[in-house]
Amino acid sequence: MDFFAYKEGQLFAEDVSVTSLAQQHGTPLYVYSRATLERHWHAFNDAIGEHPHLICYAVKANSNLGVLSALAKLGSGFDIVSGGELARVIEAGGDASKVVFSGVGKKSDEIRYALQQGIMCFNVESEPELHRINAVAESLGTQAPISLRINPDVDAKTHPYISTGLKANKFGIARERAIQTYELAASLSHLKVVGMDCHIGSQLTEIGPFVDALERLLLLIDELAERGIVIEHLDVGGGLGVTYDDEEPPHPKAYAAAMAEKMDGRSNLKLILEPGRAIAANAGIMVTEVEFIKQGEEKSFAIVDAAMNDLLRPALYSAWQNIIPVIQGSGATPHTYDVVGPVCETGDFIGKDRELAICAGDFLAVRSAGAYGFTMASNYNSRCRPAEIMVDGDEAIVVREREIQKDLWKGEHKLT
Ligand SMILES: Cc1ncc(COP(=O)(O)O)c(C=O)c1O
Ligand SMILES: N[C@@H](CCCC[NH3+])C(=O)O
Repeated sequence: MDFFAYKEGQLFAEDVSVTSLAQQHGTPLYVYSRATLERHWHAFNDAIGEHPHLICYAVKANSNLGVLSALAKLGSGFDIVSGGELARVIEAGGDASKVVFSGVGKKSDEIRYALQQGIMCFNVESEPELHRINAVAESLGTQAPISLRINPDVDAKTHPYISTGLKANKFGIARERAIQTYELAASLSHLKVVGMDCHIGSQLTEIGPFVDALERLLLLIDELAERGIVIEHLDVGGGLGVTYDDEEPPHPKAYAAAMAEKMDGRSNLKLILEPGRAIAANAGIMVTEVEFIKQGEEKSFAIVDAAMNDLLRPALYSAWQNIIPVIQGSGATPHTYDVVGPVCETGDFIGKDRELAICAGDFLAVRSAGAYGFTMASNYNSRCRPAEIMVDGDEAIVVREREIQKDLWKGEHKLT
């Protein structure tokens, strides 16, 4: 069931008309569906069944407090990559003891903050990072729970910019160095080895690479056990893809069940998943208004009020996201347009060669915008970032107000 569907030719988000939201709150506008977020989270969580597990939603996909609080209420854990994301989780009512801290460049003050908050685990990406965490833990007179992010060297078969599990990537510790790095970790008195993790890439559409990675890590876990290093949890990262166009990724239930199946007979090894996109992407749309129709020499342009600063994925990865009219059958003649924004960059587009029947003043919805949409937005060209709305049944809650011009120079100082 799609919670963004047409009713008598009008696009709805759950029980709320998208036109009414655009008229009331202006555009560009992000609109999320709480029911969709919850359904996606449950798809992962419920498919694992009895095996001890925790879904740690990847905050980077969508870190709005509305989204985080909805997931926190389900009992979700969180995967973070900065002190800022941890602060958001806590502000949203999330439980710090269900937080894993990923990322290659954690600063000492972020490590200190995370230790003070009592996070579940640091997902460590290098030897120098182990020494830094050990030193910070020592200064606080405590022990830091750590996991090592192992690079299983599997090809995730995804876009090169978002593939992370290959040897050539900056992420993780090579499998060949895993044992010696664990031994180093075990020798540092302010660290407690608790886990092993990996993350092989994002927007994966096949289950094979996930299974390969998991199997490689299980072999390592057994090898470590022989050396007296006991791993309590295995975190397989995120990365499950979604349908933007015609991709057919495995259903979250099938993926989570496949992961759980490989854990059979290992009831002492907790399974952690870090899905981001698969929970948030199709739980959101971005609504934009057509400002002008412009007939160029070779192409026709629909110039809309959203730009690459609001939704970066098309410009950054040439990502394709569906663009649909908010009201069907407006009467305009269908035509092929490049849907472009007002930012002064040739690469500022939301979609290319899209057949649309539209006029200036119409609203369009960009689908699958709930993940890596607002979180990657910027103020480039001094544009105020959009508002965000969470729809819950027939209720629409403003979960982030639209920025105003004064926000643009917050913290700046002019010379006297
Ligand atoms: C360590 C880690 N975990 C989880 C995620 C979430 O990935 P996705 O949104 O593809 O599920 C990412 C981002 O790719 C990541 O780097
Ligand atoms: N931001 C990317 C995904 C990167 C995942 C972060 N580890 C996207 O929009 O597809």
